[in-house]
Amino acid sequence: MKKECVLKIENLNKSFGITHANKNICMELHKGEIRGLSGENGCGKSTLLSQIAGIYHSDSGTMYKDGEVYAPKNPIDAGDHKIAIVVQELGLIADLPAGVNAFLGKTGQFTKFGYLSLKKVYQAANAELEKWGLPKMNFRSLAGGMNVENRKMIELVRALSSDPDILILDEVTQSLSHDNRNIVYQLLKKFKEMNRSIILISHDLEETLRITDTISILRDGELLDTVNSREISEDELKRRMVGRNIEGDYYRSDEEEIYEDEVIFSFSEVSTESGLKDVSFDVHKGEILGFCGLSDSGIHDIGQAAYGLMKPEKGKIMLHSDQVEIVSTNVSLNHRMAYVPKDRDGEALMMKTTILRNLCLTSMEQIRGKAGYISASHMKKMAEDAKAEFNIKCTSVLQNMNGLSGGNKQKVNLGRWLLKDLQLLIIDCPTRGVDVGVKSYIYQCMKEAKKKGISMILITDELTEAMGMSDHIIVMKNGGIKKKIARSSHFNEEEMIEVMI
Ligand SMILES: Nc1ncnc2c1ncn2[C@@H]1O[C@H](COP(=O)(O)OP(=O)(O)OP(=O)(O)O)[C@@H](O)[C@H]1O
Repeated sequence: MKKECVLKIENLNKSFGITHANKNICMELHKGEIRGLSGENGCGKSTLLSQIAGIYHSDSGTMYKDGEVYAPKNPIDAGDHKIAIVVQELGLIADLPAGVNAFLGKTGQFTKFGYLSLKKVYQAANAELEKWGLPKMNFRSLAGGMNVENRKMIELVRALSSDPDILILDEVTQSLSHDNRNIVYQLLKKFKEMNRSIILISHDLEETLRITDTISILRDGELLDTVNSREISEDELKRRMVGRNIEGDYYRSDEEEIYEDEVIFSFSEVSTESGLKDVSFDVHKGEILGFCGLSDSGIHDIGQAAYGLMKPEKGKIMLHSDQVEIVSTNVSLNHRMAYVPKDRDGEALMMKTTILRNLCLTSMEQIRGKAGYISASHMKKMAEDAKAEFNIKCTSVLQNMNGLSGGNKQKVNLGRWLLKDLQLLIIDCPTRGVDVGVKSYIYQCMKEAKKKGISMILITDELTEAMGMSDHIIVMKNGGIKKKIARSSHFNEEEMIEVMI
């Protein structure tokens, strides 16, 4: 029996200047359905979800919610129609407590005589956690001081607080570690049991196939088809997304840890205020050292400390190849180290300036001419070459960063470092938000960098990525190292999860 239609979309269009992001999209979503959206970076997925959630107005076309014309004026209006979204970019106000962020636009209910009762806000936020089976969160902390994962969870609470019957998740799981991903999967199940619907985007195709009922495939702004998730293979999905076969293995095919004997970098008994406890490890020349762990394990602090963004309270961080102690980011930058943080928009990129400037920022020394002046033509050439090399989908390198799709931002974020002559690359969740084609390209770049003797610290929430690329994996728990596993001992996902938990 066909389920009742909750959302109908007819001929939706949206352009940004000369970019026709969505072309005549027609789609139906049913009650109790979990729908995935798949397609390459920049094909229009987030734009479509933003139109449904009232973030963007459509240029033309009509939407119907429960049979009535639905034209949301803004996300609050969409929430009033019981449609809520967790956006791909982080959308919290940094200087407000997490609890207030969870009810942004709806705090009137906790306000009396002009005063907002924070106590009531926190009570209501905790009630949402209870209602939806979410883990404890610190609603009193300022959102700006929270990491990407915790901020995503707060955004999820905010979406759920409007009691939606359509929940939209734009690349949420890819910001989460193993434990919180499982919580989101439980939430999807609950929604389905309640006969409510979900639309989600995830570039993890295995996950998309596993957790959705149906998948709509978009290419170049057009909706190609909607398929049953049980009736399509991962390879076929990839092929239909990109319009050609994606051949070969993503990951390394060797099964040994291969690197030189020279130790180039180390942590010796490092403890930090953020919670790292007596962490010691060595990185060898040409080694890829992976870090995995649950949300509070400290893996993301490793990257910050390694690059000099976090000063150890105790212990030493050394770049042995140059005999220097890493005491600041200046030292790491001047000694051919690079850091690609997980929080792409907040910590890495300059969103309000051009792609060109973002691409060239890490290579200013190379661009500076003999007299010390920065050559505009040299900058333009470097940016154009990088745009072509990393296949960045934009109208021009002079376009502002914030007009790029998520995956294309990540290409700029990582690509600008790959242009440089490095000795140590620290990458935190490098493939977050990138499509299958770009993922495979990033792994290829990592393999080539390894061959050149570049060492890498790979911090990741994706166990398969860590297993596919690392020589050793360090599993962390509560700020400390629990286990170090060598590639030759054959990484085993279950064993790693057991150690993490
Ligand atoms: N605010 C904006 N200004 C200008 N162009 C934009 C804007 N938002 C999106 N675009 C363009 O619209 C197109 C579709 O972008 P969208 O973010 O919807 O893609 P996507 O499929 O979600 O990609 P990704 O998987 O990388 O997140 C892209 O070419 C993008 O550059």
